[in-house]
Amino acid sequence: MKDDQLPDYLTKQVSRRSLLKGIGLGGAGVLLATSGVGSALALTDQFPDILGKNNSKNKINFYGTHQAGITTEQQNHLYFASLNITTSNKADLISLFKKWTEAAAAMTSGEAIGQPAKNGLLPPDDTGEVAGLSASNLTITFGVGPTFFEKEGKDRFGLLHKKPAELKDLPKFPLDALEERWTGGDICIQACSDDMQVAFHAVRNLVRIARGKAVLHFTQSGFLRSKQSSGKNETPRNLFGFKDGTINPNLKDKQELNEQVWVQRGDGPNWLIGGSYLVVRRIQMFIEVWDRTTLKDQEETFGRHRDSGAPLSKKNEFDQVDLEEKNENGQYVIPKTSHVRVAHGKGKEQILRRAYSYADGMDLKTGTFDAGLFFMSYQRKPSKQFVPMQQRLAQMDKLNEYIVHKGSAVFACLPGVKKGGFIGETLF
Ligand SMILES: C=CC1=C(C)c2cc3[nH]c(cc4nc(cc5[nH]c(cc1n2)c(C)c5CCC(=O)O)C(CCC(=O)O)=C4C)c(C)c3C=C
Ligand SMILES: [Fe+2]
Repeated sequence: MKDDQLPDYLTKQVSRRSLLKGIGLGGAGVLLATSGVGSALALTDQFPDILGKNNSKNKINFYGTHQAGITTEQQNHLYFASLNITTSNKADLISLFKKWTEAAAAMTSGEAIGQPAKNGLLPPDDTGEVAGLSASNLTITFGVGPTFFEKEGKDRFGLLHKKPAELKDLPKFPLDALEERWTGGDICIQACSDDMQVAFHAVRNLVRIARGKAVLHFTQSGFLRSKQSSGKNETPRNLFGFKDGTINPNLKDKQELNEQVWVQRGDGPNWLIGGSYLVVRRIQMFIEVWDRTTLKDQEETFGRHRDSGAPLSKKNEFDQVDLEEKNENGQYVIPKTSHVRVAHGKGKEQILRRAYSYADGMDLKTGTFDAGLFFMSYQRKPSKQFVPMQQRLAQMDKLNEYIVHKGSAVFACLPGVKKGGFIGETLF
């Protein structure tokens, strides 16, 4: 098919790529003819997004000291994949990580992967469903799980001596009901974007590139309120209707992030400096039960007011939580078993929460929604941050009446990459 026979949205995409790379002027010709504009410069003024003039709009740089997608302001959508490696060859893995780097850098810049599709006898390099869409703040974050290094007692790629002590399965917590199909994985890919099609496209294409080297173990899509519908960029609400994410490290405070999120020199092997540990928990929420619960019980479960998000007895979301305050009966205003009190503990641990809601049809066993929270948190040392917190929550959180943990995984998210380098190069 020639460019001028292609549907409009595809011609524009071909034109964008052609103009940028200075080849295949046929597509650009179509635009020139239809727009009546005499030069490519004038064209970029008229179609800035399509032709790539707005270089930084909706684009988050893939390259940097740290991977994007960790301290990046949360996008509307998540598409997450846990993969298992099928090759036993280290060189295959290195080649895969190099190809992934190139593809991820292209996709996060809003570009198609590989070469424009010209040969009708070959499948195109890019699957094509985001042609004409912006990068939509896409971030792609890669991590490796404990089984990346060792499986069934075997040092898979001669890298076992580099496995960090912190990279291990989480202990079994009381009330855990983990299912193998939502648990573990050798590699993770977290794609976040303000457009679900863009997030899915990213993972789909990375998995396609991995053919023969890695396969999907599980995937999870997730969502938050969209910025279009909330406008004010308020804290998103979870499926229980509560603002979720109020107390979190300040994403602009470098020192706090170094203390809580980024792996530092001396924490473990040097290859992970500037990376972070991701803890994933797939938590089903019994929304039908919750919806039959009184507002008072709901608020006492979290220790916060539902509508304002304020701590109980306070007015505003960001008012100071007073854990010592008692009511006229001498009981704590923020109940002893409330989620925020138990999560806070003595205030020793902090984590960077980056969770998304999920809604995956129905639970066939119970006929209820399979919906909940795909909990993700980033931290410098899971054993000193997530683990003690979850140990407390699993023992006494009132929220446990309404949730169950069905999946769990831990990944070491790799340090950032410089242009010309590739993800995981410090490890290999
Ligand atoms: C182990 C860590 C945590 C898990 C697992 C977890 C699950 C979970 N949380 C909510 C909803 C809310 N959590 C809130 C606060 C909060 N949660 C954690 C940790 C875990 N939550 C922390 C550290 C905090 C902050 C505590 C503090 O110091 O105040 C809140 C209140 C608002 C907020 O701060 O975000 C809500 C709401 C659900 C629904 C859930 C599992 C499904
Ligand atoms: Fe929580």
